[in-house]
Amino acid sequence: MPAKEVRSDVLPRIHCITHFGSYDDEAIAVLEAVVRQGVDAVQVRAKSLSDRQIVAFTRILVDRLAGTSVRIIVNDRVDLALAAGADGVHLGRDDVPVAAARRLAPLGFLVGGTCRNADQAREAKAQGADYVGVGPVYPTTTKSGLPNPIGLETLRDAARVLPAIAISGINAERVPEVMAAGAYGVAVASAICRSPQPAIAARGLVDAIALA
Ligand SMILES: Cc1ncc(COP(=O)(O)OP(=O)(O)O)c(N)n1
Ligand SMILES: Cc1ncsc1CCOP(=O)(O)O
Ligand SMILES: [Mg+2]
Repeated sequence: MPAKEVRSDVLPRIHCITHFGSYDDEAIAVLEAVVRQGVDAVQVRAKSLSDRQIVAFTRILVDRLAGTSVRIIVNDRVDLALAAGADGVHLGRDDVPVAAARRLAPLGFLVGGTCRNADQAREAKAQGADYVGVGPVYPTTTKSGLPNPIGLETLRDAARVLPAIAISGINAERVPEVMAAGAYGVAVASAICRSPQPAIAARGLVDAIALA
């Protein structure tokens, strides 16, 4: 695996969260296509895969997207992210704390944390998070067991603390209102990965962010 040649120092705004039936060549091709449209982060979230499979899939992605400025972020597990040569980790409320991941991470490695409100964002900031994933902003069918949507005012409060990536139910039509509420960017699973035309969907999100 070659070292990644281009590593942007700009915090990514459009996180494509993987959401595929299988993590194979076709999934890699979809992610390459969406990155060509300007998606600047891919988060590997693959709950059905073993640790070994997550590392293998992520390594392929890192390799195939070397030479682009996209950041590859692994969901949940800083150890797997580091093992795969990823650029960052996104940590949930029950994962290793942000501060612990920060202690393991090399300089420039992105650490994000899930937050439901501004208090949690302040805690993430104190622990050294680069960004917070704030949601659920809208209902979603991608993940079950989430609390009720937090709404745009709670997003606004959290976004005052750290760059906020709005998540849950986000699509291009909703980008203007989440950005108007102070979001720094968006995290999107189904609107890209379950679209019949993922590259076109990605382009719509990129354009919406550029206009917001
Ligand atoms: C950018 C971003 N924000 C929030 C989440 C949700 O993460 P988490 O709470 O760990 O839940 P799972 O994704 O693990 O189900 C995210 N993945 N990305
Ligand atoms: C992982 C996660 N956490 C809250 S919503 C969500 C998935 C978002 O998926 P979608 O963009 O399809 O609503
Ligand atoms: Mg997680």
